[in-house]
Amino acid sequence: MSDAPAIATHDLRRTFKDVDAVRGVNLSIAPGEVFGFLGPNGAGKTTTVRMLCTLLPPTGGTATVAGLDVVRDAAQVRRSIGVALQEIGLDPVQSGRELLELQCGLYGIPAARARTRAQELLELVGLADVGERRTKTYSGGMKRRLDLASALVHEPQVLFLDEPTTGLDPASRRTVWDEVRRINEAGTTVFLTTQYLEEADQLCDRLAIIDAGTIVADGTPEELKARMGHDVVALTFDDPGNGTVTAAERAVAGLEGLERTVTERDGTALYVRDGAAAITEIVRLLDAAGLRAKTINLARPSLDDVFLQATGRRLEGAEKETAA
Ligand SMILES: Nc1ncnc2c1ncn2[C@@H]1O[C@H](COP(=O)(O)OP(=O)(O)OP(=O)(O)O)[C@@H](O)[C@H]1O
Repeated sequence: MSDAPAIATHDLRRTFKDVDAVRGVNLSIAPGEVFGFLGPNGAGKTTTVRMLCTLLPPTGGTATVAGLDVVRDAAQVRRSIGVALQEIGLDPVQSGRELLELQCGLYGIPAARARTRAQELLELVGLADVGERRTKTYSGGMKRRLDLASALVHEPQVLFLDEPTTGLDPASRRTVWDEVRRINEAGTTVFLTTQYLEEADQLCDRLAIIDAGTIVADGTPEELKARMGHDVVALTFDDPGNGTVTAAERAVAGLEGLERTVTERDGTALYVRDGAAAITEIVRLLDAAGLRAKTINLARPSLDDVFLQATGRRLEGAEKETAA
């Protein structure tokens, strides 16, 4: 494997009429990495992925995938990548094996090789036992795994996955994670968008958070959490709509060690250097202002907090993190 990045972008941009969807994105993803791409709705994730997959031309900057320019060498890029986008178009009366063999045919793989390749892939994604069953009898998780397999028929160097587990139950999600890990261990670089922070935490070697078309944070999940350097005390209130949250934020404004407050739907999150030490003082300050919190939760920084700090919002669709 060469040292050249599997994916590199330089000042990548895409404008649609008056919308600057992607505004100068720089990425460098090493071969063999699982890279996560997170962002709120409309942040520019899909636009970036579509440019990297040669489905959409950039309006500025450059991008290479597997060392090939996405504009100049688009056809070669397409042969080097596998793409599993959100909409799965499986023919319900086909079996999993038939679908994979057909997909091989589309890539010009001869029939004999297609048969062995289909078997290899069914084994890789744990569907060998159900390969002869019609796909309409598959569960949601099995369909996703078949979709993963079909993106791999031509042995791509880089696999793009757009929200591979959205809509799956936690158990199926974990099975898909296992398959993605296995595919990655077999040598494929993986670029995935996700709305699940746990998925990013579990699966990704590195990740980037994009907001309003620019990268606002990147690093390994551990680096991002460590960079926060503080605890979070989350307060919720019974009647947050009546100015209570603003009043609470005003009441704790002078708290020692308070770095910032982020208003949330039913309360506020206080970023403090030492959360355990701050709690007593927070309660005292609220009490002095005639306020009482419904819940007070102390947590070490999570990826959810990193996301909140980087974008000012919680990731929609993110599962509720339990307090550490
Ligand atoms: N074809 C298009 N024409 C005009 N505007 C577009 C087009 N495609 C995307 N946009 C705009 O570009 C911005 C980024 O959209 P994009 O789909 O890349 O975001 P996203 O991060 O993938 O969001 P989501 O999580 O909702 O899928 C949005 O403001 C969107 O409305």
